[in-house]
Amino acid sequence: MPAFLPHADFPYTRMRRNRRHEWSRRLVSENRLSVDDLIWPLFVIEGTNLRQPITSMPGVERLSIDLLVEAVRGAHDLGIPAIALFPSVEASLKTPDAREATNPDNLVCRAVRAVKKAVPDIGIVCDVALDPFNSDGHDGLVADGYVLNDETVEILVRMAVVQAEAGCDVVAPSDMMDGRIRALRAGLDQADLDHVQILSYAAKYASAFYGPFRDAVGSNGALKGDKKNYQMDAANTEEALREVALDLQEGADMVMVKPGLPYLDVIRRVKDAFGVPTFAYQVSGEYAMLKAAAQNGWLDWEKVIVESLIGFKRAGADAILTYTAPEVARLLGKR
Ligand SMILES: NCc1[nH]cc(CCC(=O)O)c1CC(=O)O
Ligand SMILES: [Mg+2]
Repeated sequence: MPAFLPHADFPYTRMRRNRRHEWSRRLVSENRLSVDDLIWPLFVIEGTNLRQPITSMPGVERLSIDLLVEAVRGAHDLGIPAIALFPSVEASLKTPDAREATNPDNLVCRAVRAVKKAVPDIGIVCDVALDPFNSDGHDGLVADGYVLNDETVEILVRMAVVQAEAGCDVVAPSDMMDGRIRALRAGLDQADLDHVQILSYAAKYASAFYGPFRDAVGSNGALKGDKKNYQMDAANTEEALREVALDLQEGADMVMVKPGLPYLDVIRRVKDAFGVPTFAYQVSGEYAMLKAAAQNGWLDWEKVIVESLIGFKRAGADAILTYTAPEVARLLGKR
């Protein structure tokens, strides 16, 4: 048989037949992106009626609590199930012991209370890590240039408890300290917060794709060195599976892989190995690169965001954190 034929059955089998009409393409479509898959990350600042653009994330703004509440109301109207909150705190509140992280009246706790009151039905996810409050810009306490594990975990537990008491539904530790899931579960349960879910950033890589986020929360200037002694090496996958296995044993309700696009293989392996709710984060740098190309007229924005998100679904993600959530929800509603 001639070598150029695609396969033995040609011309009886023609793959293009199913692709000829739109109705047929819809019938054979294997994956679906829905508004139910979306979590919208938001940046919150002090003040009233204040919005600040983030230079490296065109179209994304830091919002004061009053405007945040309005934005969340809009997201809820679009059917977005949950938001994730990240505070950008004033430099004067950042200390080496990150004590503001455990203040029950800190910016993020006040934001949680305001959102919960105005939009009670939307899920609220809070990041648990010290970087917004730490003058070193690291996710944990630093001593002699090293991020301390167990001392950091103790503070993270108190941080999660104040967030949960403020009304946060899901605590999402993004710090990569060892043993923090067990400690958080125990701490929440002891505080009568056993209903609060834990979304573990289980396989979080030391990534340069977080750059624009660090601008957004103002940790870039503060950050000394890199995060390689606690976040994962981009070269590793087996290690990601061990991280996920440990976090599940310790009591995680959902696990996350982060970043998303360069790590789709990790999402697939986690989903196949454990079959648990597996979330993915389309991080700030992924947003920025698509946006920059679109602004240059090099990519079609609406098409590339939907295509990049369906890639997450194909890889096995159950939900996706994306700065594009409201836009995508609107686009999906139109189709
Ligand atoms: N605990 C910090 C945190 N939580 C979420 C992100 C990144 C999110 C993004 O880039 O969109 C980071 C940055 C980091 O680890 O330096
Ligand atoms: Mg771990």
